[in-house]
Amino acid sequence: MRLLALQAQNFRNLHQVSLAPSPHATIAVGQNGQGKTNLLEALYFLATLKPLRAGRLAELVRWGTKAARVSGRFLLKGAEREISVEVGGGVRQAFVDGKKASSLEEYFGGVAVVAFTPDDLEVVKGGPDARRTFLDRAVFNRFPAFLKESRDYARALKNRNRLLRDGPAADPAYLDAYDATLARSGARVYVRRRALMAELAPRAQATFAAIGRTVDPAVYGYHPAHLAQEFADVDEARLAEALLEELAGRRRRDLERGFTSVGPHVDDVALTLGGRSARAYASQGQQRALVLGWKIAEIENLHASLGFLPLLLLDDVSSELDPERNAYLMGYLAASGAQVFLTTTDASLVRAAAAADTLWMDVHGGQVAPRPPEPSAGGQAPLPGQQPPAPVGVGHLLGGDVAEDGEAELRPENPVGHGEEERADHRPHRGPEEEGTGGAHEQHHPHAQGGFAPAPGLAEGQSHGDEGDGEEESGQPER
Ligand SMILES: Nc1ncnc2c1ncn2[C@@H]1O[C@H](COP(=O)(O)OP(=O)(O)OP(=O)(O)O)[C@@H](O)[C@H]1O
Repeated sequence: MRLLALQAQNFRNLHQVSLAPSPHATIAVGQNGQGKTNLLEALYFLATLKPLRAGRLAELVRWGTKAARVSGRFLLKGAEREISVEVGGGVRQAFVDGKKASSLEEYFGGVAVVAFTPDDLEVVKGGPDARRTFLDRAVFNRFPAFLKESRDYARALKNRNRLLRDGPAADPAYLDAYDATLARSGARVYVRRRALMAELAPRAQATFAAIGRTVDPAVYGYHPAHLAQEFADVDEARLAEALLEELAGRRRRDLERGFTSVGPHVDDVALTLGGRSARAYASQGQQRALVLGWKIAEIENLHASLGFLPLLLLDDVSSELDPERNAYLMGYLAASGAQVFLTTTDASLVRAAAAADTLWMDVHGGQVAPRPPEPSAGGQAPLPGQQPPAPVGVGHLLGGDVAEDGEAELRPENPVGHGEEERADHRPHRGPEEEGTGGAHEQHHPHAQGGFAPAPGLAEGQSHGDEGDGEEESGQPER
């Protein structure tokens, strides 16, 4: 998968942006508040139909205008296709090759993206809510059906809580029925999270060992809250029974309080260092290393399961990491061959991820313009256990084709071939049957399995209430 071209119109403060990204690193440099994150958000929104930050779709539309539009031309399994999304009047509409998309499968068709933001770096010391969201984004990326499954759970939870608020007047027969639905859907959420953690935790722990600067091993764990340890490994049906029993046992208390006190919506990700709570005892640097380990593990895990690297979006993460860990991350990106978008206020922090084919851009006041490349990083010491960063070259000046309307079409001067094809030589090839032909990733994409009414077109917004405007119900994971 590779993004060949990106266009955004009236998206937040971006009036008109048109660029041809590098097959590898594309770097946006600018002062605070200029529109760098908006650029990444446009791309994230295009690739997921979910806002990266916004609570409401209307926030995405440039002030004083009626609609925002983002479109991208992708190379997917050897074929080019263009997807676009428009937001206006609180409604979003999705298009494939200029026509309204008839389904999510058709729209996504193999696009995968992983975003990494400074908010992620705060997740260890944040509350369980933030960690659940963080975990569930990774679960969605890995198991697309989770989008629908988690919404089923959120709906069941909302229904039960509504009934609980009736207190003693609540009909026990209805509560029995809601408990059964909640237990079933809760067990599904739990097993999805557990499966993701089983894949991801060993990778994250190994990465942390290389960057943690401590002999204490990190452990990334997940266990259903309020259930005995013995339920950690039982099958889904048994887990549903255990949840049902727990719900019954807590019913009186839940009725008094008016909310459900057990289930995946109260679970947490347990992060420990040397057996102690990372939240309570790890240094800030160690906490960030735990998150970095997770993110790299997530990318690697998707690579292994999809057969190709997802598109990576890193929003000014470098300024939040210490120099050595930043060097590790930049070295990883350069060596991975991934197509990555980076934003930064300080170009020197990310130059180790750059190469001759890097597209450098200046972002100022919502305008995006070509920027001379940074000189080669050189001499950045890798951490012990770190793979050496890929060789970095001196970038070339951009070719900035100024279109008739005065907007620059940005592209790297010497794009180097097609990232996917090149990378195929350097990594284990999974074979066409694993990479999928016309559907493997469609089945994989989080949005590919429900939640949207496809007709007319792929419109969504006010009419879909809880999920159309980017606001999520409590307990409902979001990407
Ligand atoms: N809907 C909108 N219409 C117009 N401008 C908007 C809209 N939403 C946000 N902005 C503006 O976008 C700017 C913020 O852009 P962005 O978040 O991309 O900054 P940034 O360059 O990433 O900065 P930082 O480095 O501080 O994160 C602010 O000036 C804000 O007022």
